[in-house]
Amino acid sequence: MAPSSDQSNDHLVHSSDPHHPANLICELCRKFYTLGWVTGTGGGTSIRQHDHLFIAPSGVQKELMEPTDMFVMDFHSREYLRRPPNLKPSACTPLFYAAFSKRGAGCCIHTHSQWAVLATLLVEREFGANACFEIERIEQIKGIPKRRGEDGKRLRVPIIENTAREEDLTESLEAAMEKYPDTYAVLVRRHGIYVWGDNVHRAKTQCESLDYIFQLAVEMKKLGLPWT
Ligand SMILES: CSC[C@@H](O)[C@@H](O)C(=O)COP(=O)(O)O
Ligand SMILES: [Zn+2]
Repeated sequence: MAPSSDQSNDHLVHSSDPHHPANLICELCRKFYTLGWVTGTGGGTSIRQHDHLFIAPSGVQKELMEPTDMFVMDFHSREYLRRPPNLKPSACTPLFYAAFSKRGAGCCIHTHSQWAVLATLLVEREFGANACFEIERIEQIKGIPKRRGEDGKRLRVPIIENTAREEDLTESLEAAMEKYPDTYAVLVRRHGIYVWGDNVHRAKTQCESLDYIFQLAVEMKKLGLPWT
């Protein structure tokens, strides 16, 4: 039997370059852990470099990962070029793939931030299950690319309902991407958020801006201040 090439492609994740995706995912997740975004194995990050998608393992402590833990998938065939033994790829993989394939993203971040979760609960209570998160006239909105034809004063983030299995979110995430073609993020009720960007820098700063806004929105609600 031919040797399994998917396990031996270690060169795909070995690099002394701190900007190599396998190194970056580990470093980012360590940072995100301190923000409460990827604690208890939840959340994660995936990066596309050319035709290679770098994907973390499932169910592991995301802040303790090493570059050699990374899966590498071919973008076109969706086959794994590298598959670390005894690990499964993140359950978020089809959702990350949607950001890469439908939005041309270079990086997608999934967080379980409590601010994002609280925002989904407040929207449901105040505006109903079909409403988006909407807020306006906050400076940090400028940290998120504005919608075509809009002045950028109002931010709108769609919300999808959670499912028992992460993979089953894919259909509704893709539907939200279709319905809101300018959005860079989709909230998941009682769960967290998916945020993507053209590259790692943009995905990270957009995720930070959104998290800042969700925290602010929760505090505003507590003070009785309107979002719009
Ligand atoms: C705390 S378990 C969280 C998982 O069910 C899922 O929501 C998640 O975000 C991470 O999935 P994973 O497969 O570990 O990458
Ligand atoms: Zn999750």
